[in-house]
Amino acid sequence: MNILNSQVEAYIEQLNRIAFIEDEEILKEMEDYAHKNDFPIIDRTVGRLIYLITKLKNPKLVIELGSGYGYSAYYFAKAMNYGKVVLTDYQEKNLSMAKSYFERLGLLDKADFRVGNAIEIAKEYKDIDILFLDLEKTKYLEAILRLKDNLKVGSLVIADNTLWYGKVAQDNPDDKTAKIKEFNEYMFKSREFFSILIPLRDGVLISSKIE
Ligand SMILES: C[S@@+](CC[C@H](N)C(=O)[O-])C[C@H]1O[C@@H](n2cnc3c(N)ncnc32)[C@H](O)[C@@H]1O
Repeated sequence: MNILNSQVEAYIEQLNRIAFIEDEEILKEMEDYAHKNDFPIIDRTVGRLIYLITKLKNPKLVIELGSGYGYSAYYFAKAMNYGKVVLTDYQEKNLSMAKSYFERLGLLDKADFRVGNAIEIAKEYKDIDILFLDLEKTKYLEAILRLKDNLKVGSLVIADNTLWYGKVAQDNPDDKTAKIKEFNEYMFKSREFFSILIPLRDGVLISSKIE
């Protein structure tokens, strides 16, 4: 769902489409797959935000929790100068698609593909520079509580869908919405993080680990 006024959303989308991006054809193919199969992926706008943040941050280690078939991971990998993005997903099929897209994109050397429980896999890594949350929405708070000590000071957490169709702003939230609200509130209250929630698409929360 789009939180923004649909005309404004369409205008931003128009800008996205006139912007040059080297891998346009393959990205379009990945987006078409999502539309045909009703597979939730970040869109171009959030992808471009991720690309820009990654360029500014110059991370060595990015961990994605919930990678699907690699669309969001593309923007990290493309912007990275060195190091790796670790893609995680429960579904082997998703990651084998991701691998084949990454092969076509010439990005295989910038990625590791790990099938299994994303939080357990991420636990194996120390000194994470960027942690991207796009797994089951009820798991965001658990993920941050279990992984915050694996993040470098100065690292970033980027969490998608944190406005959850705008439902976080409504009274009497359902269980999933309540879990996302808990996560958002934790990130804003915590003295370990400095957080902002950007109302792009379905909401992107970005936090810096400050201590
Ligand atoms: C929203 S999709 C990811 C889309 C991807 N980030 C993108 O924008 O291109 C969420 C994915 O996370 C996977 N997933 C959800 N919870 C998970 C978990 N706890 N461990 C591993 N994978 C998980 C699902 O199988 C699904 O493919």
